Amino acid sequence: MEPFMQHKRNHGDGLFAYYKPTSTPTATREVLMKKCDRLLHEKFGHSDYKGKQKEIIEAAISGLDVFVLAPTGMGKSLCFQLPSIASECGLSVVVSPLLALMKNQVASLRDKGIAAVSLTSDTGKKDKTKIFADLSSPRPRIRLLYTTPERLCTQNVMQLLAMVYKHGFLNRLVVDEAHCISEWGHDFREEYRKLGTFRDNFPRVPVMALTATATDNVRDDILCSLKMVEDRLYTAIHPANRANLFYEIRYTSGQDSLARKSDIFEFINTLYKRRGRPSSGIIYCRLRNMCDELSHFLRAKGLKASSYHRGIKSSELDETLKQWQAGGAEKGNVDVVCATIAFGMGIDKGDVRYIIHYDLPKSFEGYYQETGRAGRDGLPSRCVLYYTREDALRVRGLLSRSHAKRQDTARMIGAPEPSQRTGDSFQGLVDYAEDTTTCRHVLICKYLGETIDTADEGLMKSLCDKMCDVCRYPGKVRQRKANLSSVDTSAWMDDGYEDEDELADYFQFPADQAAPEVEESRSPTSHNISINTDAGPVGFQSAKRACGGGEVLPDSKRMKHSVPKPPAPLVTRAYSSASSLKKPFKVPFKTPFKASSETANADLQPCNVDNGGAGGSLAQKDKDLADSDDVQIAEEHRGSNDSNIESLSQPTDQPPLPEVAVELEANFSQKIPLPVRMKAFGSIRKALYQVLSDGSCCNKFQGSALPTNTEARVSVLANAAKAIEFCAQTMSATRSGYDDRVNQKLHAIRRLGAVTDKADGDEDEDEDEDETDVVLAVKEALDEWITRQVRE
Ligand SMILES: Nc1ncnc2c1ncn2[C@@H]1O[C@H](COP(=O)(O)OP(=O)(O)OP(=O)(O)O)[C@@H](O)[C@H]1O
Repeated sequence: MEPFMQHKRNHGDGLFAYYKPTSTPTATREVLMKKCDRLLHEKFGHSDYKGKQKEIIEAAISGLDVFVLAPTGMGKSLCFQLPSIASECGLSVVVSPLLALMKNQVASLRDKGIAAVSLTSDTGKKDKTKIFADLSSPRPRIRLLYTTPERLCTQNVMQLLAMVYKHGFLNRLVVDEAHCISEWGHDFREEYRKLGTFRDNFPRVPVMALTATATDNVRDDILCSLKMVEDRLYTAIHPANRANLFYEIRYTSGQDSLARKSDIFEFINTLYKRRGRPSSGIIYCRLRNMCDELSHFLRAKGLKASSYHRGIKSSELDETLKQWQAGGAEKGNVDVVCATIAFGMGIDKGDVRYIIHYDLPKSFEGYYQETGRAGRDGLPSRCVLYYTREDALRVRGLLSRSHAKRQDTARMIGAPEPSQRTGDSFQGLVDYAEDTTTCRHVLICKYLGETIDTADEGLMKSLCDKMCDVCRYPGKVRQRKANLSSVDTSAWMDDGYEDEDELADYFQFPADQAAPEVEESRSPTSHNISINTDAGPVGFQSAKRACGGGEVLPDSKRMKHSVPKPPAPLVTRAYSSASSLKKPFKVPFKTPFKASSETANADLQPCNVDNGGAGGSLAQKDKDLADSDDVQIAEEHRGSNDSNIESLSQPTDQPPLPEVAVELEANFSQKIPLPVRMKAFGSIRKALYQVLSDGSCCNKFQGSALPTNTEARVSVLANAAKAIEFCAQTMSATRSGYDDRVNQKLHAIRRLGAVTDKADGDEDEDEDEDETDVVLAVKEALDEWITRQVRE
C-alpha cells in the first residue's frame, strides 16, 4: 500500500505527517526557512506559525509534493503563499474553484506588495496582455498566478507555462479546495480532473493540494488525479475539530417560518445583549427567496441584515460583502448576511460569532464548511442548525430524485452508474441531527473519518469542553427533540427506490445543485416520515463507510433502505422529462391553441395544445384534490394572467420558428393557467432555438449536435422547452413564482449561449441550478431523438 493510503486523521498526538528528505540542499532550505520566518511577520503580520504550517512550508520549499488536510480557518493559504514568495524568483500557479476566492486572495496579496494576478474570464484584455507578456519574458516578475482549472488546461496557458518551465521559473502548482477534484468530494468539478496533465507536461514541478474536507477516498482520488508521487510526497493531516465552535441543533416541526424567524431574531438579539454590541453572523438558507424574506424580517426588527445570493446583481453582492466585512458599527454597514451557499468558500472574516442554518444543507461536508466560517479568530462562536424532519424528507426527496435522474441519464448514454455519495453525505447529516446522546464534535470528527477513543477523557475534553448542546445540556436536548414530528420507520423500509414509475414522476434535480424553491405554504405539518431515530454509532457507521472506508459505495439496496419516499402532499404530477420525453413527439394537433387576451402580445409563434388530454385530466385531478393547498393557491391566482415573463425578441435574420403541436405536461394543479404556460413554453422554445440552433454549444450535451433536419430539430427543441416549462411550473405555487422561474430559465438559456469559461462564471451551486435544468432537458430531448432514430 502506498504510504499516503495509510494516513488517517489521528487524535493521538494531534497531528500526523510524513516527511521525506529531498535533494534540495539543507543550506538552501535553511536560508529559505529563515526568509519565511521573516516574511511571516513582515508581510503577513503573524507572530508564529499555526498548526503544521511550518512543516508544510518546509516541505514545500524542499521541493516535495504536499497534501494538506486541515480544518476551515486553519490558515492553509499561507502554506503556499509564503513559499511562493520566499524563493528569489519564479512562478507559483494556484488553481482555485471560485472567482470570489481568487479575488480576495489576490487583492490581499497585492495589498502586501506581492506580485499576484488572476487570469480568469473577468480579466480585462489589457491585463491579459500584460500577464502573457510577463510570463513569456525570460524572467517573469509575477509570483502567484491564480486561475481556474479550465483556463489552466487551455493550450494557450499551457504553452505559456511551458515557456516559464523552459526558463526554469515554474516553481509549483497549487490546487486549493482540492476536494473539487474528486467525484467523492462534495464540490466535485469535472474540469479539475484534467489537472494531471500538468504533471505530465512539467514533471519536475512540485504540486501542492489543500482541502478542509477530504475523506480517505477523496484523498486517494486527489493524489491519484494529480499524479502526486509517493516518494516525494509530504502529507499533513490536521484534526478536523474546531474546539471553539459551539454546535447546537434546534428541533422544530412543520414549517412555521414565522416562529423560526422570530427565534432567530431572539437568538441574535440575546447574543448582542450578552456581548454588549452587535456581532457578525451568517444565516444560511437553501432558497433565495428565504434569504430575502428573512433579511427583510430581521431588518424590520432593527437588525442590520442583508441578503446574498446569485439572484442579486454582482455589484450589489460586492457591496454587501464589503459592508459585512466592515461590520455593522458604521451607518449603512451590515452585521448579518442571509445567504445561500453562494456565500461560502473564500469568506474569511475572523470575528464571525455565529452561523445559523435556517434549514438543512444538502451534505455533511457543506455543513462543516459553512459552520467553518465562524470563529476563525479562535474565539468561541455558535453554530445553530434548525432541524425538522419535514425538511429532511424534502431534501432527501430532492437528492433521491436527482439520483434517479442521473441513473436514467447514465443508462441512456451507457455511462457508469452514478455514485450515491450525495445521498450518503446527507444521511450522515440527518444522523448527526437526530443524535441526542453523542457529542457533536465527536460526531463531526467521526464522520470525517477520524478515530476517536471516547474513553480518553483528556482527548474528549480537548475536543469539546461543553461546546455542544449535547454535552452542555443533555436533558434539554432530548426534551427539545420531542418537538420533532413523529416517525413511522416502517415506511422507511418499504418505500424508496423501488417504485420507479412513481419516482419518475418526481421533479428531478442534480444532487450537487442548490435545492429548488418549494413554497413553504405547500409543506405539510406532519407526515409519516422515515428518519432513522436510532442514529449515533449505527447511523454514522454508514456515513463513515460511505465516505471514508475506502469501499466503493454500495448498491441500490442501501438506497432502497435509506431513502424515504417524499411526503405525499409535496408530490404533484411532477417534472419527469425522462419519462415524458419517451413519448413520441406529437405531430397531430388535437385542439388548436387560441391566442387569448393574455397571450395576444406574446412574442411567440402560435402553438397548438392538446387541451382535451391535459385539460380533461387536470379537471378530474383538481376535483380529487379539491381541498389541497395547491388548489387554494390556484384560486387565489385565478384571473391574474398578466405575464411578467421576459420577451426574447427574435433576430431579424432568422426565419420565423416553425409551428409545432405540443401537449404540455399535465399537473394535478391548475394554479398556472394554461395560456400562461403556453406563452412561457413559446418563449423558452424560441430562446432555445436562438441559442442552440447554430450548434456552438453542443459540447454541453456530450457532443451531440442538434439534428440538421429541420423537423427533427424543431421536435427536439420543443420537447426540451416542454420539459423546462414543466420544471418551472412544478415548483411554483404562485403566478409570480412561476414567472420568476421561467425568467430564470430564460436567463440560463442565454448563459448557455454565451462563450464562457465555465468555472469562472460558476461561483456557486445555486447559480447553476437553472442552467443544469436546461442542459439536462436538452440532453434528454436529444437522447430521446437519438434513441428513436436507432429504433427506426
Ligand atoms: N500563522 C498564523 N497566525 C495567525 N493567523 C493566521 C496564521 N495563518 C493564517 N492566519 C489567519 O487565519 C485565517 C484563515 O486563513 P485561511 O483563509 O488561509 O484559512 P483556510 O485554512 O484556507 O480556511 P478555509 O478552508 O475555510 O478557506 C486568515 O484570517 C489568516 O490571516
